[in-house]
Amino acid sequence: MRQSAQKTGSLRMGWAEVLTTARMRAIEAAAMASGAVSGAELMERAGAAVAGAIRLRWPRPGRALVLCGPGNNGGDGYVVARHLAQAGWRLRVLGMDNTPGPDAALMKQRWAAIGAIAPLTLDQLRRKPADLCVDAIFGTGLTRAPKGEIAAILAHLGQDRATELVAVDCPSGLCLDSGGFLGRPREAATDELRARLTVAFDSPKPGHLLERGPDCCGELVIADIGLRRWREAAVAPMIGVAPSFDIPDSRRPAHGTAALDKARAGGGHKFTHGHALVLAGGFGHGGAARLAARAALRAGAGLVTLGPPRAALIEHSGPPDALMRRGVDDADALAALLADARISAVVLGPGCGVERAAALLDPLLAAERPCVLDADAVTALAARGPGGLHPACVLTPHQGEFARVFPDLAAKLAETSPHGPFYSRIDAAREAAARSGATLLLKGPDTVIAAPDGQLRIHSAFDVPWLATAGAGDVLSGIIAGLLARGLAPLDAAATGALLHAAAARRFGPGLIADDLPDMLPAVLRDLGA
Ligand SMILES: NC(=O)C1=CN([C@@H]2O[C@H](COP(=O)(O)OP(=O)(O)OC[C@H]3O[C@@H](n4cnc5c(N)ncnc54)[C@H](OP(=O)(O)O)[C@@H]3O)[C@@H](O)[C@H]2O)[C@@H](O)CC1
Ligand SMILES: Nc1ncnc2c1ncn2[C@@H]1O[C@H](COP(=O)(O)OP(=O)(O)O)[C@@H](O)[C@H]1O
Ligand SMILES: [K+]
Repeated sequence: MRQSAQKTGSLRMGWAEVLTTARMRAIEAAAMASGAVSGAELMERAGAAVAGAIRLRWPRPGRALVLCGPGNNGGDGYVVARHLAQAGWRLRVLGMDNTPGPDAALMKQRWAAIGAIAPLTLDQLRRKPADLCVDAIFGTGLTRAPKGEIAAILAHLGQDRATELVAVDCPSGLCLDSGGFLGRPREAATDELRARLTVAFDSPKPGHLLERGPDCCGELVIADIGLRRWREAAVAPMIGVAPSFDIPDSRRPAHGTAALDKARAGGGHKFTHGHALVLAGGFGHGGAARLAARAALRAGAGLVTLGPPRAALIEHSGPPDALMRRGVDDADALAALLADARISAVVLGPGCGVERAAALLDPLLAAERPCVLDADAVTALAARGPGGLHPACVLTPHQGEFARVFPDLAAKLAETSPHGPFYSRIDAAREAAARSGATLLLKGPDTVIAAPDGQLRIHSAFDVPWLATAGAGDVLSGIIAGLLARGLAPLDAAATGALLHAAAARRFGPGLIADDLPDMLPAVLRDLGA
């Protein structure tokens, strides 16, 4: 029996709630309606948090330029200016001559009592150099692509790499529900705003974690402005949880990975920890399945069997010796094997060949066994259509495979529009999960995982670009299957799998090849206290 599987430690990786902008507004409104806190107080806290984060990183006061937009994001900017001025910074504040809402108007007035406000124009922006520029132009209230003078200001800021940029809530122009820039192509551009630091409030928004967001936000700080009570009281489910995408945070509750503890609790024998079957392809194509099988073992499945056609068994005679091999020639052979109820998870797709994957899909789906459908199995689904899967199927397409199975959703995802919010990876994954009836993990540095009932997880891992290496996806399938075999629910298995996968890559560092990933898992699990 596997020693690690006996342990009942707790995984302490924290998961943060992610709020859409609409939900964030609703929570703020509920807090203000309760009478316990006013909008002005929230704005004071928000601005003070931004100023505090700046002072922590740039302790020596310098010259700051604060750009204040027409709404409450601009209101935060006036608060930041006041706090920095009090801390000895030399300030230039550029603002608009509109009449903002009452809270922002109050903050503007408080700033005006101690300093000047020049017009927010490109000419003023260029007039004097600054060490630091605070972008408080647009936040969650952005509804359309910036135009005219403000667009020119943002383009200038995007090209200016000399001044440190600090974004209030987000770099202006970023759609916080999708991570795209309104009115601009979805792919990376050279003149996007790239903040060194972004301070957002209460919880991350999807746009901080998806698409262009992580790159353009720079360091992301989530400031507590005292809304927790109203967030937790919200009736409608949150959009999901995302990991703190760098460092495990032992201070936060471990709801995201608690299921892993449950799955491993209680000792038991090897079958207690599940039996994963990894179906392999024909002779000469077995590497992908072997990677998945090794990963399933390392993820803690009690047993793992590799199932190539009998003629290809010889290819798999090397290590690991812990791996069992069993010839699976065709659909009948698979149906017979799955009569063994102890097989608790199956991987179909990596290196399988589309024809074989298509043939094995029917008996696999008929057995209603938790399974991971990856690579060639996803392509096989494209031909037959994604309907008729079940929630214990975890579909793991990358963007290209997703487009094969859900071409209409992929087309929407590529669209750009002058109005927000953009159709997001969250929308696409949710729609695909609902349509297929399966749990869907849309791969990428910003992995999105959706269950058919609408539950959602985001796993953002932009700090490990070396994970984009051949075979990494096969390892991910194996990890998820290992966790499914151990009894994790599909959404938990997929989300925890993505998390362990990236953590293994992070721990290994650059130079990683997919073969290195499974063997990093024990150290990762140990780090997490599992
Ligand atoms: N609620 C609270 O108490 C708290 C809120 N907080 C802060 O408030 C921020 C949200 O504030 P917000 O809702 O006022 O939106 P914001 O991002 O300032 O922009 C909206 C303004 O921009 C305008 N506008 C939009 N698009 C435009 C365009 N393309 N070109 C030109 N104008 C455009 C839009 O005008 P309209 O669409 O009505 O024409 C409106 O005037 C949030 O990110 C956080 O920083 C914190 O203080 C915590 C407490
Ligand atoms: N730039 C990136 N940063 C972090 N992770 C990435 C990046 N690109 C891809 N990934 C992850 O690497 C894996 C690649 O899987 P996949 O595209 O199926 O590759 P393969 O087919 O070669 O195994 C996925 O888990 C994906 O989320
Ligand atoms: K901003």
